[in-house]
Amino acid sequence: MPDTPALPPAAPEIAALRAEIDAIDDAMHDLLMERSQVVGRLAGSRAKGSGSPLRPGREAVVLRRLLARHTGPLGRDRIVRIWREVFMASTAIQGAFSVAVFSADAHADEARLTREHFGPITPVRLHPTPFRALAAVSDGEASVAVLPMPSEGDPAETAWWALLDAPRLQVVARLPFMAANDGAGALVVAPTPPDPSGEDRTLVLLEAANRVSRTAIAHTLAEAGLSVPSLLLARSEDGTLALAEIEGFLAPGDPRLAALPWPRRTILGAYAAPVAGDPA
Ligand SMILES: C=C(O[C@@H]1C=C(C(=O)O)C=C[C@H]1O)C(=O)O
Repeated sequence: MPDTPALPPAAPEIAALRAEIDAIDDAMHDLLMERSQVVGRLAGSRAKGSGSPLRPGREAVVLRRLLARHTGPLGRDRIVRIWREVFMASTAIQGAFSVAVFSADAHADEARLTREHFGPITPVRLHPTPFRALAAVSDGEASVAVLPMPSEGDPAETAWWALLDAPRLQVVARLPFMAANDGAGALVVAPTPPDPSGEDRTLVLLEAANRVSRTAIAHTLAEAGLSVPSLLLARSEDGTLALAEIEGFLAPGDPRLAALPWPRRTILGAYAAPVAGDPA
């Protein structure tokens, strides 16, 4: 006989509650297995097409719907965490998936946000420059790249957004989906176009041959009927480069873009508007 002491009998009340939890776990497990069967059928359907199985817009629709019906003591941020793992599990069922991230080091925001979003099992590789991370996607080594949020102070060596080869590569998601209190963020670039979620923002690169002021750009965009939550400006000797974040999911043929007076207006992609986090 092994010399292990028997577990003390749980109080009947605890035993009854644990039996209830066990039954719920079985039901949840059954549903997860059933869900993965449906995902397998979706993977087998040609309707979804080839390329990356990731659909960040669809994931945003699922999460917004669940958060809107959510009640009880389980935190909304926990719901997001649980479903992030569900989404990545079903992405893996549909084909190989990996991430190339440009992050100053393994502890920088981009690397942390990548792990939080794509989960601990997804293969992730750090790259020393944003262009190397993008090349990994172009070469088919990685499914998507995670890159820093554009900023006005970006030096030319890291201003990936000014040189993105769109529409071949496009921004498809903004991390994190549930806005963080620390304000950290990153963008996901994929070799497939973004999918609309019903509440999106489009990134448009505007290029003018002359020097144009921020006020003039903001005014022209507003006149065209575009709502612009953020506008970045980079000037060079011979012109102006602006990155506008525009409300809505804009198609390349959008007449409001066509009406803008600048020679180049390139859609860099779009992403689901983040949901607000819980107050700290
Ligand atoms: C299942 C799909 O593929 C992926 C997984 C999803 C899911 O698990 O719900 C949602 C979107 C995609 O990222 C899909 O396209 O619906």
